[in-house]
Amino acid sequence: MFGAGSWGTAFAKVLADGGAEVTIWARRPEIAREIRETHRNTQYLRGINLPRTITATSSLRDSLRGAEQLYLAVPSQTLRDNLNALKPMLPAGIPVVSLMKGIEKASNARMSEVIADVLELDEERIAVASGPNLALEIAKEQPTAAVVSSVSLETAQAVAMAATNRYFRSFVNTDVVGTEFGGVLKNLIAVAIGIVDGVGYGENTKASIITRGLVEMTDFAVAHGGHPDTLSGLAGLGDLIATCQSPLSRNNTAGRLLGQGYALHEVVRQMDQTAEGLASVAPILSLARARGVAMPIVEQVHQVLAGTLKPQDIAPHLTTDETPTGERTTDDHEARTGSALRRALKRAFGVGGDGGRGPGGARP
Ligand SMILES: NC(=O)C1=CN([C@@H]2O[C@H](COP(=O)(O)OP(=O)(O)OC[C@H]3O[C@@H](n4cnc5c(N)ncnc54)[C@H](O)[C@@H]3O)[C@@H](O)[C@H]2O)C=CC1
Ligand SMILES: O=C(CO)COP(=O)(O)O
Repeated sequence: MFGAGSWGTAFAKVLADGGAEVTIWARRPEIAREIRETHRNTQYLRGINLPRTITATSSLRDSLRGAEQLYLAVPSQTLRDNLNALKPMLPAGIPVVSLMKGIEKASNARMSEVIADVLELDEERIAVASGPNLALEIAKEQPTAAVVSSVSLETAQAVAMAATNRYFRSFVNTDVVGTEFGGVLKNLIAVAIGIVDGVGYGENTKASIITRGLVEMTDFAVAHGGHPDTLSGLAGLGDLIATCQSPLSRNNTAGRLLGQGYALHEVVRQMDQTAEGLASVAPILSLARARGVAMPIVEQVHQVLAGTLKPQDIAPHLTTDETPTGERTTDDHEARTGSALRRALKRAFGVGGDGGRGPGGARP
């Protein structure tokens, strides 16, 4: 496990509780020592005892020796430099899994694209894991599901198998684009919801923004080749719900501070953990413009961050656009998303499975 923050540590526990022996690489030697000697990571997961099958080191070489899978959980903007450092020590042929939910600002690339680029790996060896996965709840062993995605079903299943235990269930799909963008985009909507909370608006505003936000997420992902069903599954709707309604979400928290009137630099100063949404807004808008995708909510988040829109003026639509349009704005999207949502609700109250594809045969 590369990264000893809240998600790296919680996911290491998921893997260890699934039967794996896990070595965490921590940038700071004192965190590695605390995990190794006391089986705790008090800065990132207060009150959680870690399994004894987790160890930690700040030596890259030691962390990668004998590894059978590599999981990456560092802030997205630092990934490229970190990959360059670990590349010479990467054991041949192992799957590399992104747990991250950001976009690289300099290149507008998804994390799996940065991994393929720097490590020069075939797509088949890369997987991403995403879903409604607030680290502290999972570390407390509250039942949760996630989705592991790879263009290779075999890779997705091998990773899902490792990342499954009695309180954590990983489903699989092969829609890497939809899965990865779902995790990035829900952060932006969670910032918007935080702003609304900070301003003091109520449930109508939030429900409108969440619903319209899902339309933006789906339009964007589909325009980039993602499958709409993925966005109504765990990596889209599921994560959107978790992140928008939880005070544990750092994106939600950052938004709340903005809504309370703090400027972006003050918010960044107050945050002691990674809020990926703040850095992803600009690259997402640039990608959206290039494909002609309308993202009024994300646009307004951008304006609040830039200080050009008052937080209390945020709305589920652009207030400058007064022309009544259909509820869904692009082609046959209403039919597509509407039926996908109905299927998602049916699944939520009926049989399991994610994105209609379930665990891909054998239970992971
Ligand atoms: N915390 C959560 O509930 C979840 C987080 N994620 C994603 O996981 C990724 C990591 O986030 P968290 O663990 O939550 O963040 P965090 O802020 O809790 O921890 C980040 C870790 O990265 C380290 N770090 C910072 N700069 C670094 C650098 N230049 N090189 C190497 N390491 C560096 C920090 O020391 C810390 O150990 C993000 O992309 C986030 O969106 C995904 C699902 C759940
Ligand atoms: O991705 C997450 C939950 O699925 C964590 O959200 P935050 O990064 O906003 O805390």
